[in-house]
Amino acid sequence: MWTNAFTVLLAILLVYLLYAVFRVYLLRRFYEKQGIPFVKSYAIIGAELQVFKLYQKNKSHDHAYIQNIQLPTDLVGTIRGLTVQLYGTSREVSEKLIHQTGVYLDRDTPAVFSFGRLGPDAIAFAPYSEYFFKQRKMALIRATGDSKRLFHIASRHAQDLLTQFRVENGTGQIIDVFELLNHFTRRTSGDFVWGKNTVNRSVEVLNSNDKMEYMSFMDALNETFTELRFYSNKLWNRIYFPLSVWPITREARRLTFNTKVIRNEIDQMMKYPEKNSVSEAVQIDNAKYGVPLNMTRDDLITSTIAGLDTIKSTIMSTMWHLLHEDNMKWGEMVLAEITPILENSENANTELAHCKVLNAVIYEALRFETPGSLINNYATKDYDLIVREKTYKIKAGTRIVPNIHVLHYTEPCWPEYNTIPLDVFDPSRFIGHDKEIVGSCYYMPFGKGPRRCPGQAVGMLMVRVFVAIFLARNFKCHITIPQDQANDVTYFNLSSRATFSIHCNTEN
Ligand code: HEM
Repeated sequence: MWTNAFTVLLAILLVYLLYAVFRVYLLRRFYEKQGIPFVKSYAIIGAELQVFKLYQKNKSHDHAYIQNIQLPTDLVGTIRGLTVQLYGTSREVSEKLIHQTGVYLDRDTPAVFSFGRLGPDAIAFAPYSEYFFKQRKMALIRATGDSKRLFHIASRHAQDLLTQFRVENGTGQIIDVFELLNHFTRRTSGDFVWGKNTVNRSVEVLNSNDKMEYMSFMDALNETFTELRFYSNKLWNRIYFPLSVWPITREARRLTFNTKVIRNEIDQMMKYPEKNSVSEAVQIDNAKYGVPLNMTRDDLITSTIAGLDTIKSTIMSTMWHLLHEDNMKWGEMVLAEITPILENSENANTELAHCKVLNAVIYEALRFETPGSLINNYATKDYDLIVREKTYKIKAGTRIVPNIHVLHYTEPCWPEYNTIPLDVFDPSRFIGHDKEIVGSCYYMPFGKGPRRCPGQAVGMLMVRVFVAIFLARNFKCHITIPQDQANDVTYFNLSSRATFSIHCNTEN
């Protein structure tokens, strides 16, 4: 009897799969007939084999749409899981998609099966018009708006760590940048969101050998966050997203256990918020609007983790370029700009924000190697996407998003005054044009429109503080990459495992 039931179940599953594949095929034909090219993708596995190879080279999946398509084009299609995803690859489409967010488009992201498991009720996954979305987003922006407090926290941790790691001209010390930045981002985000006691908090979680181990709370949170992201990026989990949640591997079960431990710990931390912390401010604000506690908790978890790997990756790519011998002049210009501010300014937080060269270098690093292509939206209804004279008929359920990486690298997306090739790292393209470029829809490392990143100011300030303090103490240093890491895999983004070492000078 069981064999019969199993056969029937298998047959139903097979019919469903065939139906889903056929539906995706029809949808793909529908878009191809409208002149939208598709990257090489197969039934069920889509373009994931190609993406998998990119990950192994430390490149993000967006590279697939730069290498294999004759740009410029408005949209490029691919199959993702059992759905079609269209990437906006022209400036005009990007502008339209941003303006249509909340009207015809809304958030739908596979990240709920990944790091989203740490905070599934966070605004990052909530629909635009529901679940107090606007109030909660404003609450987050207000609560993280104290740049003076953030400056003091970030500069205290940067100074302490750089002293502890002996980062100083003359020490000859060799520093693992990864380790240094893990400490910096974890301490600063933990202290900023939850208060200074977080640094001493620990939890008992399963380590990679499946043994219970006490770890600092921020280490456990960051490691679980990163492991959830990498686990969901495995080939089979990218093909069918919910698979990452199924307890079918030892790794999946371990991650589920650790996720529970961390969420329980955060429930405790919320009961006694530290004075002036982001956690205290968000809890007070959200309570006024009647936001349920589970949503507030998940917004706070998201705000803590959102400032870890993104900021680490931004600092790594900024330093990688800034300390490169070809870019010496930029390092010297930044040093000249920041030294008087760090030496005697009362308002270093706001003055650093106005450093033209420092900003240009960070913006260019964010353009050159944007940490993540995190925008994930889908069409909530059938609608006509009109671009110039052309009308694209978009079907409800299609994932449709601007492709940040393509926009950052494609000349026709940029205004004519930008004559510097986009495959070259050159911060001067931002000098005198920073407001215009940063406000545009062809440059968006933090996204744009109603779903834009609420942590942009926090992220930029943490990067500025670390880079400025590092340079001021240790300008005469050079970097090397590990022997087994070839130059063509040295990219720094959220899916990369690339790293480098910093060698302090032996002489003052
Ligand atoms: C260098 C650092 C950072 C980068 C590059 C970055 C980038 C991004 C990007 C690209 C998005 C998607 C935007 C879109 O869909 O249009 C996003 C969303 C988000 N970010 Fe950030 N982020 C950074 C730091 C932070 C920090 C420090 C916080 C918290 C304080 C934060 C909180 C969020 C939240 C809550 C969302 C979801 C917004 C929504 O769904 O409406 N981010 N971020």
